[in-house]
Amino acid sequence: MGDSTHNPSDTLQRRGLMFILSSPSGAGKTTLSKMLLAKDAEIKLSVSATTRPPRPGEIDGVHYHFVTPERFQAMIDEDDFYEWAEVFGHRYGTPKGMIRAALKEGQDFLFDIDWQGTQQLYQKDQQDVVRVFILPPSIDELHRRLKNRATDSPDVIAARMERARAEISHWDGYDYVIINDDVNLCFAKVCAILEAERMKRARQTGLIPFVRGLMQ
Ligand SMILES: Nc1nc2c(ncn2[C@@H]2O[C@H](COP(=O)(O)OP(=O)(O)O)[C@@H](O)[C@H]2O)c(=O)[nH]1
Ligand SMILES: Nc1ncnc2c1ncn2[C@@H]1O[C@H](COP(=O)(O)OP(=O)(O)O)[C@@H](O)[C@H]1O
Repeated sequence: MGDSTHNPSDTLQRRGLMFILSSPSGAGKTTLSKMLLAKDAEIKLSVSATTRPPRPGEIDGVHYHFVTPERFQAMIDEDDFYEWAEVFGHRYGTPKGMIRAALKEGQDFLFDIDWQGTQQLYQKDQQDVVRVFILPPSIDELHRRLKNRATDSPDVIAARMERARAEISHWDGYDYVIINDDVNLCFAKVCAILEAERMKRARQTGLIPFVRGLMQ
């Protein structure tokens, strides 16, 4: 009798997903990340540490942990990072502290990291990593978005544009590639991928006992 009322989520034993969104700067991954975190209470942001200075509106501990280069180096020396990389002349890294235990307990995490970090996480854990790459509809539109965002100086924008083609060349190392033209359409695709990947994993954990229960 007990098994006939069994809810698959009761026995969900899977580890958390590492859901990665990468893109060239300005293509929209921060926008999509915010939309996802607002909509889906089941996923948390992995807050990176960075030596880059905060942009207006960015809050320490929420968007990034803003640290000095010395502190970042100390974190490397203490083996505090899952992965780290140098991007646009600054260092960025995923601290282990917050996420390691939570992942084991099934908490899903969203990672806004570049292709180098993606490769490092994927090498460590192919089972739980889902890699999504966001493309802009065109290079001109990417430039427009960086200018309209108005968070970076012309020099910084120029450096990011110069790097854009190199960043895009890594698209093939991702499981899914989405063009962010209409943001709502793009977001719907991100959500669909996340849901499908969760279902795939639930099949291997909570669903099997549930189906067995139905067949008894
Ligand atoms: N490898 C790695 N890359 C990161 C991390 N945090 C952020 N990044 C990447 O660093 C790049 C620059 O990020 P940011 O300065 O916020 O600029 P944005 O891409 O214009 O939003 C982006 O490609 C981010 O995805 C991290 O912890 N590890
Ligand atoms: N689909 C879209 N259409 C038009 N503007 C967009 C779209 N997606 C994002 N933007 C805007 O483009 C700028 C860059 O987006 P952002 O999310 O900061 O990119 P990234 O985090 O990849 O650098 C922001 O001003 C954002 O509001």
